[in-house]
Amino acid sequence: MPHSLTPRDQLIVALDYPTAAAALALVDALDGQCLWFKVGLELYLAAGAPIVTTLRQRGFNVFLDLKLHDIPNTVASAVRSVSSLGASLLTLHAAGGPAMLAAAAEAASATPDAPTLLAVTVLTSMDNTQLNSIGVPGTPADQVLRLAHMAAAAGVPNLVCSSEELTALRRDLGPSPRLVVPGIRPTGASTDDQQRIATPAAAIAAGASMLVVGRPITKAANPAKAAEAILHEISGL
Ligand SMILES: O=C(O)c1cc(=O)[nH]c(=O)n1[C@@H]1O[C@H](COP(=O)(O)O)[C@@H](O)[C@H]1O
Repeated sequence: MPHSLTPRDQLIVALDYPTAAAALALVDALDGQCLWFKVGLELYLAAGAPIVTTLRQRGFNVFLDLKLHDIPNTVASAVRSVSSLGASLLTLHAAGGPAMLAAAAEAASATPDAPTLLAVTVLTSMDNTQLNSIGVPGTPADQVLRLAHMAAAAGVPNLVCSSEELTALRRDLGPSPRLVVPGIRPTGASTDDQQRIATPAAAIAAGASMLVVGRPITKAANPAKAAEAILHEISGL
């Protein structure tokens, strides 16, 4: 339920760094303010499983963002392989289709300590033109809604989406799915490569369960202050 979480439960900091040392330096700089960290492809490919176990040993929650997308057997096996690491959340691409999602969900439910699966809908870096150019007609919102219903029917109700789709997703799916939202930019922050963006407050007000924030914190002159400002912005919403 989105509104039963405290701001510190809602902010996930993306550790997009090339080494474990750089990632852990940012973790230290945040000085315990943030409880959740995302390990994505850059860091996982460089530092491997030990970065996940190190973060867990330090008491943090880990979102392992591997965006799995392969044949059902391979994805189900990958879910089993990472389950012992102690991550709480794991991504896979909804575009892998119902058979892939169902195989992953089945593997997760049969594996002790498996993470909660999140189906990535349409990447927040994609706009209408980019989506159409891969052969998908309509708007990102149309496609997010289509994938969300398909993923829920396949047993993966929790999603990664942009803020722009939250109202429609909550209308269709109700309050229970965990909706994790990247593309977060505080007012005045650089957009970078993101296309479908929102401020922290707007995303939470529209129904986000959790926010994923990378560069607005990691590239800030003072990351701890940047994180504190985001926590302040979403507190009391
Ligand atoms: O799955 C994700 O976390 C993800 C999905 C998506 O649609 N868009 C997206 O930006 N992300 C991730 O969220 C983070 C956003 O980083 P910043 O743009 O630096 O805030 C990156 O680590 C992305 O890999």
